Amino acid sequence: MEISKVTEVFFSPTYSTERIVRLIGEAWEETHQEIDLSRIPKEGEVHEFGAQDLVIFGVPSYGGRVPAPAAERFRNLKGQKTPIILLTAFGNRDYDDTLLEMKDLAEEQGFVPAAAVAAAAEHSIMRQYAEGRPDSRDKSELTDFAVKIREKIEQTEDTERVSELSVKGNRPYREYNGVPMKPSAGKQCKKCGLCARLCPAGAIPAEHPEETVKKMCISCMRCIAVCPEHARSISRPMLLAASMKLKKECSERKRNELII
Ligand SMILES: Cc1cc2nc3c(=O)[nH]c(=O)nc-3n(C[C@H](O)[C@H](O)[C@H](O)COP(=O)(O)O)c2cc1C
Repeated sequence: MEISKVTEVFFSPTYSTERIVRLIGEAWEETHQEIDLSRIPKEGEVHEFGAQDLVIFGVPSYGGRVPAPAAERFRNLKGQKTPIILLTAFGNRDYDDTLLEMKDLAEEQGFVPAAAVAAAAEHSIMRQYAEGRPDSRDKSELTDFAVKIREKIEQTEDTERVSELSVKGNRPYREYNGVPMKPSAGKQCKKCGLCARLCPAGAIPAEHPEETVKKMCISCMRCIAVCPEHARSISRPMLLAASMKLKKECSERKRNELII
């Protein structure tokens, strides 16, 4: 298949998924564009793709699932037998049904999954898990994955001939009801409003950026990552309790997976 444009599509509250999607995208020298699903879309926003496009779609795994706003916003993308690479970043626990849910979503929207990647990345809540990943070893492995994917796509005559991608997971997908840790602002908050502008869920009121609308918050940690005053945080006792609970499952280095 001849690819003329590569589009990097990502939902990436704390930016590691975005970085990994870009790293994979570096294997193509063609024109690039990006669609940031962490942004609240404009009314009626639709993006259409053809058979000469390649889409690289990345999301973090939340509770082993695609984050709900990412799934909803991805539905604004329409492919026409467009090849797509599915990528999930996971915080050293597991990605469970994330790639299967991405594959189903992609196919429903007219894309043809050509490859999938699960990449271990620093846990955005309990940052001691997979701390510092992707590291240099991961980066060279992911770069090699990207070359293999490019070769597969180049060698395939057209998307009709891409064989069914087999990713792990179950249907119905795992149930995910969110996590109870919702960031709040401390005394250092200068009400600059940056967090409110960048919150992927619209859970921080622009007029009162020191507040969080708890029922809208998806615990993605974007506000903590972007606050220039380091004024936002989650409850320490809750963080410690969650860390203890996941210690056994998350401590060992998990490998990156390439499915092709
Ligand atoms: C609400 C929430 C739920 C998460 N659930 C999981 C999980 O089930 N398994 C896992 O390995 N990592 C989990 N993580 C960690 C993220 O998948 C991981 O840190 C990812 O790299 C974050 O991507 P980002 O930097 O693009 O936001 C979760 C993180 C958050 C914020």
